[in-house]
Amino acid sequence: MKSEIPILDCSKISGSYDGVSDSDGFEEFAKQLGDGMSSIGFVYLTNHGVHHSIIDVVLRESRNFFELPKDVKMKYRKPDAVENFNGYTPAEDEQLNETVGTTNKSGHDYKEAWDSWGKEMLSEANYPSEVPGMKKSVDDFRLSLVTLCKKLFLCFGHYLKLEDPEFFLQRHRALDDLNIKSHNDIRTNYYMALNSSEVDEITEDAMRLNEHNDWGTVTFLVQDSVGGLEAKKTNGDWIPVPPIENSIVLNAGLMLEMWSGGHFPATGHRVRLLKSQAKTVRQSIGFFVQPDGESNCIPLVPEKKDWHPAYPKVDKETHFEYFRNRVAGSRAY
Ligand SMILES: O=C(O)CCC(=O)C(=O)O
Ligand SMILES: [Fe+2]
Repeated sequence: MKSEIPILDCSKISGSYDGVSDSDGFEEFAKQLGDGMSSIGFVYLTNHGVHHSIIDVVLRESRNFFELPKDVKMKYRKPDAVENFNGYTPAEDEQLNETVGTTNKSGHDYKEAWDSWGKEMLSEANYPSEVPGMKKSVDDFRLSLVTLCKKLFLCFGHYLKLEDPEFFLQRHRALDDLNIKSHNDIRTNYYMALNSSEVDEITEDAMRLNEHNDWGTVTFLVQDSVGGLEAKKTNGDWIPVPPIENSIVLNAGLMLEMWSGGHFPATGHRVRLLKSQAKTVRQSIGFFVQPDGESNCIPLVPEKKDWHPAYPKVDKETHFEYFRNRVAGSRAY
């Protein structure tokens, strides 16, 4: 399906990490990436270096978890989502409808999730013993994105003409060392299939996941072939973000919007629940790249004219405190 979201070929920056900023490919790619992030806040990445088998396996392993009996999954329910983000979120625990409330009748999202979070994701003990391959699949997925993520961060620094083009690298040291405190999160989403009588009741505005912004710096998102993801343009129109084979979606989070003074918007997005798709399970996986702990929430460049930040500017609050308040606000209980 054709999409108005730019498709970027990462092979242009596939050279070695050191010195990549000198190559022609880098300059061209940085411009395309920056323009894409400025206009919609979403781009597709192709030739991203994550082998399709890594994606297949992480989707399969997380599905193995979600298909376990409910009482088994509930053993892994997040104990306290504000202090510990690792583990299972049943559908009834979350409502990401912070911006506009197109709530389902039930008031929560039609999905379950598993989060592998911060340094917790390093320990086998924090994964379900019933799915022995899950930790490795999550590790492989994360590790295969780290180098690309760092190159993209260098591109952002160049595009925004930062005094220190490595600013983003320095605020994301946890990419290389998860022992550095951060909220980096790999979230696997499982949108359950509905039965026939539930499908009959679906209304036009039903959502699998309500409208929200992501909270970190960037999100790498892999979706299966079902579809339903949409992004909100600045004029308020919704555009589809259909699955494109072998691509990964990149979108800006609130922290990138803040640091870029509104030039890279944390575009609102949602997943629609269409009658035609509702009987099919949908899966997606996000790598939510978050700043290291004590980063401040202050723009680095002159703010974009008419910018209305979704993220309150707070020079005293660090991203950590902000994140904790946000998580607390998204809980359904
Ligand atoms: O499932 C999707 O395609 C989107 C998921 C998402 O936006 C999220 O988990 O924040
Ligand atoms: Fe999201």
